[in-house]
Amino acid sequence: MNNGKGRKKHGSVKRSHSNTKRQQLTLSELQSRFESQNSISGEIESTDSSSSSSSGADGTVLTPSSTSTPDSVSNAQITPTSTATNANMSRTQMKRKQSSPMAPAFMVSAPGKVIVFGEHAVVHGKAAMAAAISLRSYLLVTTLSKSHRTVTLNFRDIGLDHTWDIDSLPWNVFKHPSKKKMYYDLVTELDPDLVEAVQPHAAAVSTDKPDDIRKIHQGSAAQFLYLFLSLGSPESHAAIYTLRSTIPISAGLGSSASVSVCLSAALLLQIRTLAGPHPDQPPEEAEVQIERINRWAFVGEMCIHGNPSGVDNTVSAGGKAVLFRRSDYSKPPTVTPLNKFPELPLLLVNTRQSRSTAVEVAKVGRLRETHPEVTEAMLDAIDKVTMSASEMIKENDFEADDDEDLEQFGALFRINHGLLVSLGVSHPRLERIRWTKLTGAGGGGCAITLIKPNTSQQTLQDLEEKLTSENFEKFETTLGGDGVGVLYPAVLRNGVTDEEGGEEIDQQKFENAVGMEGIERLVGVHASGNERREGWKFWKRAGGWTK
Ligand SMILES: Nc1ncnc2c1ncn2[C@@H]1O[C@H](COP(=O)(O)OP(=O)(O)OP(=O)(O)O)[C@@H](O)[C@H]1O
Ligand SMILES: C[C@@](O)(CCO)CC(=O)[O-]
Repeated sequence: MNNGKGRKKHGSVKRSHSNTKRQQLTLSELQSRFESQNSISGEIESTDSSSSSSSGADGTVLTPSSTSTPDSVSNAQITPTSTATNANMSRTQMKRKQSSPMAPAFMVSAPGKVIVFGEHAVVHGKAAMAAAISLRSYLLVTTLSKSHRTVTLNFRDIGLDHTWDIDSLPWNVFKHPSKKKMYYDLVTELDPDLVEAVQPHAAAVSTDKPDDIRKIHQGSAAQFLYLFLSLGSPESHAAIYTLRSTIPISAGLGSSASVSVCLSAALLLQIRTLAGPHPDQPPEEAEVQIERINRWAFVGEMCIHGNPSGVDNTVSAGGKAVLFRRSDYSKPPTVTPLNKFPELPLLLVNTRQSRSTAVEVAKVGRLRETHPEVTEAMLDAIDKVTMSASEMIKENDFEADDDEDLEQFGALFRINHGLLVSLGVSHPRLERIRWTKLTGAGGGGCAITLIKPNTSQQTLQDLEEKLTSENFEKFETTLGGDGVGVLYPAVLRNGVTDEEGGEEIDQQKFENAVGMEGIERLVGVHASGNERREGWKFWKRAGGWTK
């Protein structure tokens, strides 16, 4: 299929911002909207290719929906983003004869994570302690009108932009009774036949790009298609999935898991299998929904990584901090929320040495094969470190600003890092920062450095200057944030009242937001500082709804 070249913008949606009714729609209404779309059999009329001056790049014509539909969403004019090369569509233009309401655009967001203790060991059944961070991915879902039969993956940060014709996808394989999975199933491994069915469609992506980039794009495409075909149906609506992220890619901060959580949540919302989040939601209901998102996010992670433990997607989906262990891959992991996770004075430093998690995980796998006993002993030692840290913070008198407590915690950092070095997943650049432990898969990526409470401002400043001069990148992030959240519809109120309406998230602005700050400013769940931006709602693990 085409790669969307020559197309300037994706479904640039410009609408009135004053319709309060639209903004007050609940998620269940969103889901009904999707359902009503599903049940409308839009009549499509073929027209001569020269018949309209408002044709899109692919020659398709999309007339605005009727204004008699329930809200202003129906007035949306969506510029076709993609150029379906479906023979029928490329030869003829499609014109909608009857209007059908389109679901409003919505957005989902999921955080990255920091593994405080236990990376790699967690892949082999040991415990890990991890916390969500304030860096996040944002996925904008724009539904196109019935006249479109395409689905577009627009991963702007990595330059991936591809459109598939929905009808050409291998639905017959995925929906075959022997293969079909339900949205609530526990899927713990990829089905090789399904992977094979997706392969030619993923292989059509970015064929003109250099090898390394093409590989990443095709991996993302395979991940998306596997989820889309598992959760969607041949009647799925044409849509554009546009992603931006503030999480550095391949740096150990769970960028891939947060993307996977976003895709899983968006697709489950579209098929009406999630109802929430809302302020009165019982924690048990939220828990079930988080788990549903998490399970499919794990499937997405398997597409990218091969052998993930599931800790990254678990933290990204549920947020806050957890102790995680997966002893048996055919069963769900044990996840213990760490409600008393301390506000550790951490510095998060990126070596800017990017690497692949899959490669680092495979390194440890090989070491375990060649030196099983020694490797197992090291993994066990990491498990003990994690459990000691967990015991420490569970104790009532642990103080994150107490010298002695931090000294002890810091010692555990040092031991854990030493063991990771022995496992062969460090990098010379990671060894240049003192009091530091690598976080995530290692091989470069990020490190966490514990700042001693009595550290002077001058020492901190000197450290920062040293880091900058050696081309390290320093992040400000808060540990223990929210998990997956939804902004429905994709309208930001920015302090204005319901009557005044809000500002629709403009697809182009979102695509073109510059850097982390630009994305945060435009759509970030925290508009400024720690203040939550209006509109974003989060599923909450047991522990209650926080404002
Ligand atoms: N902003 C993004 N846009 C699109 N795809 C992304 C983005 N961020 C991450 N990805 C996907 O995730 C992959 C990186 O995953 P990888 O596991 O190597 O790194 P990570 O998740 O950041 O690190 P770790 O697993 O150690 O926490 C990318 O190759 C891409 O497929
Ligand atoms: C290296 C690893 O332990 C953490 C990556 O963030 C891999 C995993 O748990 O899947």
